[in-house]
Amino acid sequence: MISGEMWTSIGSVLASLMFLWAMFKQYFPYDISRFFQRYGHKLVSFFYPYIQITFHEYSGDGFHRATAYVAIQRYLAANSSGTANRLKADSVKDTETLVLSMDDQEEITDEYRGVRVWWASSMTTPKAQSISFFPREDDKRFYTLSFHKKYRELVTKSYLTHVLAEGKSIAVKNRQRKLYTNNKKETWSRYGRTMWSHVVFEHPASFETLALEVKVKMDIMNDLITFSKGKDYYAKVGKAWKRGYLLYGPPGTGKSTMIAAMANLLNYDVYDLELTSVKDNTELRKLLIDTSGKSIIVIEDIDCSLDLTGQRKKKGKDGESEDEKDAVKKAVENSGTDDGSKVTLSGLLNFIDGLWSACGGERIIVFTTNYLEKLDPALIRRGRMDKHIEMSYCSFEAFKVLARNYLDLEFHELFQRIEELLGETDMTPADVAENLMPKSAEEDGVSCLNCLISALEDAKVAVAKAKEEEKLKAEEEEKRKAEGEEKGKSEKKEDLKEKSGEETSGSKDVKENGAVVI
Ligand SMILES: Nc1ncnc2c1ncn2[C@@H]1O[C@H](COP(=O)(O)OP(=O)(O)OP(=O)(O)O)[C@@H](O)[C@H]1O
Ligand SMILES: [Mg+2]
Repeated sequence: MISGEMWTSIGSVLASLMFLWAMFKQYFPYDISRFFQRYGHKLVSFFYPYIQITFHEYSGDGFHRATAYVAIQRYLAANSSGTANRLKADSVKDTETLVLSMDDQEEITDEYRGVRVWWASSMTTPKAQSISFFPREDDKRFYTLSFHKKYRELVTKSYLTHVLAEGKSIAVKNRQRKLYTNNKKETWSRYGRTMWSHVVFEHPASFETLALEVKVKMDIMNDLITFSKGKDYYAKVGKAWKRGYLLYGPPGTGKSTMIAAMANLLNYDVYDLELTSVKDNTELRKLLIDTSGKSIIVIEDIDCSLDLTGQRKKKGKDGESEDEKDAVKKAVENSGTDDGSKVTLSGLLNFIDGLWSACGGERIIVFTTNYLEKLDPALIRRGRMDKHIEMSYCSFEAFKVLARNYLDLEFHELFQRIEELLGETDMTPADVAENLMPKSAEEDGVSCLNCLISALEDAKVAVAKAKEEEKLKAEEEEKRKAEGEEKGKSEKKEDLKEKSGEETSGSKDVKENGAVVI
């Protein structure tokens, strides 16, 4: 049985003969050269039942690296480093990690659905190395894929799609993620600055370390993963590929941490949009267009960023409908007027679900707020903000996650007391985490748990005291009210008495008058 490698060698010999023939055929009479031309190819394909596809590094224009070549390179780097003998080490831009890939003139085999294929990386160097005023022609690299012709259909239709998709997803995984923040418009073109400045995004938060009920966590993770894989679904139902999340809850409950965990889970960039430094709706739209796909656009503390609610309420008071459409219409009209803060509710709504938001791949938009009730219903209705997530005070389940993270403790007898206390008082995960952090080298897990218990007890006492004070205040208020009412009643009585006195004298008059009249 002749192996694939041997077939490749036979093919290479025949291909070389064909090459020689192509060079010297002009020295032969026309009829002979036509004969060899015709039967030479047949002979090669008879002895060499393999097909070869070549992928060049540079596209036709010679300037751009071909996307297929780059994807194949990534795929082979991931699949070849274990099998190829000669490897090439490259450092990826912006990172310190080395990526190993097969070296030039190296060959590896790959298997797909039981079919074997061969990849070879080759390079042609320019023939003349003479000194010239013109730039020297660069080395040309290419990959050659060889496979048996009976698998033509499988390889061209399925295997190559698989290689390109894999290569792309490896690129996404390896890329350095960024955290962007918007610049003020005045600086956009100065010093070569763009609309967004970025730093490397390296937040360590993950869903594993996030203190949250497991059920809620799983639900959010499933939602995010379904979204990120939903390209075809969104196309099928005719919806723009984006999803809105509203995270609400008191300070220190992990809203920002959750955003970082989301970005880490999906491998997305984060655009932290500071609305107060955006001048108007047009600027807002420009910023949106300048974001890339696979990103999370975050507007933190949305209630503080804009007085969106105020605008609406004012209009409502003026007697206009508070209906969502009306609000949008009014805001559109307002957006033309020059009234200081010019990012309007309509601008923001358009930003979220306007046509532009669908440009360039999947996007997640996250709003955070401490006060859900302060937000305009138009802003948070389903479809715009698809998922509302309440980040609340630390539950016992959330505490267990923190104890595992901070103290490596799965269980301790003090947990029971902590469970009781957490049921009786509200403490944010940020405060619980702070108490679980050892303050000195001597402090161990148990002393941290005791520290948390005493903080919880203090909080319980403080809450009870506050409640007592509130109760006293309410009672005083009630008393004052009752006294006021009593006073009011007696004053009323006096008034009535006076009035009735006047009335009796009045009716007398009338009578008298009447009598006079009569
Ligand atoms: N649910 C949580 N899980 C793990 N750590 C948390 C959680 N909540 C808070 N923390 C810790 O507390 C710190 C503050 O949390 P974070 O900034 O996420 O709160 P926030 O809800 O965004 O607050 P704010 O409303 O003030 O912006 C974080 O650095 C994190 O270490
Ligand atoms: Mg925050």
